[in-house]
Amino acid sequence: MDALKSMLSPLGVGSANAIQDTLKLVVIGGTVETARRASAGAWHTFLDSFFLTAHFSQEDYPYDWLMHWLSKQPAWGRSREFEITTRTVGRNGLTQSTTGDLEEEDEEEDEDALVHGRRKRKVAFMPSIDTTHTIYYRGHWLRDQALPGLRSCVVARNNDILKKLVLEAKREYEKDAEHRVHIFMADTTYGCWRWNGARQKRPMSSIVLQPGVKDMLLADCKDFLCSEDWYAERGIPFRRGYLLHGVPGSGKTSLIHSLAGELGLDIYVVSLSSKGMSDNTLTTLMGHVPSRCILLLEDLDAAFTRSVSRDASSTGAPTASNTNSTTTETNDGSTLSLSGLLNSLDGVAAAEGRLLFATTNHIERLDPALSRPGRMDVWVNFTHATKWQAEGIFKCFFPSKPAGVTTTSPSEESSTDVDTSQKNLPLPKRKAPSHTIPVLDETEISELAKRFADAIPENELSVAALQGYLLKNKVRPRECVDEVAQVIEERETREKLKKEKAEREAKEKKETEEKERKEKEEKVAKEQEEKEAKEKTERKERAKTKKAHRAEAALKLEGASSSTTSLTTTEPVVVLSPSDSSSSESDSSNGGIEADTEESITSEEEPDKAAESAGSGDSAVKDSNHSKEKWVAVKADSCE
Ligand SMILES: Nc1ncnc2c1ncn2[C@@H]1O[C@H](COP(=O)(O)OP(=O)(O)OP(=O)(O)O)[C@@H](O)[C@H]1O
Repeated sequence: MDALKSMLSPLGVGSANAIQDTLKLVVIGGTVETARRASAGAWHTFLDSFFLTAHFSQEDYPYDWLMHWLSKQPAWGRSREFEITTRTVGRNGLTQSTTGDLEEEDEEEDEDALVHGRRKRKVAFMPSIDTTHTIYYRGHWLRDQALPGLRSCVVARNNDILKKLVLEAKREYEKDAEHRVHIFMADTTYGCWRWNGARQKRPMSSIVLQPGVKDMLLADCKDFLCSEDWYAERGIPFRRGYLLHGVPGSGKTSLIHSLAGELGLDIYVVSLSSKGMSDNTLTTLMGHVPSRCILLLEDLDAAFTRSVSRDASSTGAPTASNTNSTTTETNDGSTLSLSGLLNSLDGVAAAEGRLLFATTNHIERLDPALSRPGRMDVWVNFTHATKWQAEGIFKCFFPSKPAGVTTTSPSEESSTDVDTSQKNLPLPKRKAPSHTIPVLDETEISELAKRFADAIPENELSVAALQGYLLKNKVRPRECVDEVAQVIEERETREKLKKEKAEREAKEKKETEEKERKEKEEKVAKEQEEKEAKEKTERKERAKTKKAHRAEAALKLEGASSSTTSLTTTEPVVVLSPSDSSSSESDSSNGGIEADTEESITSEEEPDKAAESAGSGDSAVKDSNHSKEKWVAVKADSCE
């Protein structure tokens, strides 16, 4: 200190004291901060020796279970920091109702009540992300923090309590999910699966197919799911594919939904024609499918079509561009190739244990490689409604009671016997609808169903169309049957008229086209004729002109010869022989002859020059000059 004082003495006593005080403060502050950090570290080490910390990733199932479990804990309801939402908790955040639900005291729970035609929404108080909640669980204090993900700390010596917590959360989650099918959609941007919601299970009895089809499919799926060892022993990849093909609205998608519910599996849906889908993305997605699930490829025939219309010609069928591994990028950035799809289905990276379901309306357009056994093991054809299906769907629609029981509505009925045709339907959780559906007895319903089926033409209407008709008449089963024949007749008449109109229009179009074609042909023929006539006239004109020129030339020649003869001899003038004439005539068409004649014959002294001016290629002129030479020679002879 003395040394410090002596060092600071030149600055003066006041300044030296101030610096001294500052330095003291720095030293004290540093010591306090170090002590604080050391004690905090020691405290954390102490706590860590008692606390267990578990991390739950948002991408994994335990996160869902824990979030679902936490959402039911009163502590979450007592949270002092909220997010107010109408959503509920699930894989992507919030999906279930919470203890903090905002409801009026006397308001009955009625999720599906409608207000002005819209579903009433429940407002939920959800603890916001990042807040920490302390929950007392089985004699232990739990501290949960919802991050992106979840972190749970519990005061415990070993992790038994955490195991119990996770198992309990799982049980509760599965109990809640019992009546629901979870749907996951492929996210092509990040190459991962996104939870898309949970749908109410659809009872198998609500799907009406030809006898035996549903049972066969259900038995096959069940058999597959419990034969993992069998597949492993034989070295067969543990995968099974089902191809559901046929007309639209025949129940393909509904059957898959129903099977998922029956087997307790989630559905993973891939839309192959979605934006950004590529071979790599699809392979990644297929690799991340859980082992027990239904993988659904909808509208397989549209896999390589980017158009909205499913009737577009481009399909999964082999084409020059998609059979090979080279891919073409389309406008929406999709670069999926057929070989990429095939690889993702059963390549080395493909997941095992999944049930692959593919649907298509155009099986004929599929590449044989896509639908071969091993990829698609079971094929089911879906046709238009048969009479049997019409009868079945009618029975599904209208509840019945055993003969002799006099209930009038489903609510009353539920207190008595359960209708056998509806025994698989989910128990009515909701309030009875405001409109009353008359409950007829079994015999009457069977009779009505039979009449209904009789009126329906076999294999002409889709089941969806029948369902649409029944929906319109859901409270009038008797009238619905009475009117069906008339409706069908009207429909047929409408269709007939439509067909006739289409035919008429097609015929008219054809006739117009034919007429136009004829007119065009006639016009072309006329033009041709006119052209030919014109050419003929021109030819004639030309011939005439040439003839005139030749005549003129002959005259001149004659004149010249007569004058020469008069000067020399009385010998007859050499006249162009018929052969000369004919040759010159035949040459007349040669052209270029007109120019020579005059000059060539005007001067005896310049026969060569005349021949030159007539053009070297003209033999006729040469002949004529030759005859002139002869003539000049004759003349000379005679002069001699
Ligand atoms: N066989 C069936 N049994 C019961 N309901 C059916 C049947 N077929 C169709 N439906 C009803 O028709 C509607 C359409 O059915 P769904 O979507 O399953 O048909 P789809 O064959 O998958 O049609 P698309 O090929 O156009 O996708 C659904 O509401 C469903 O209830």
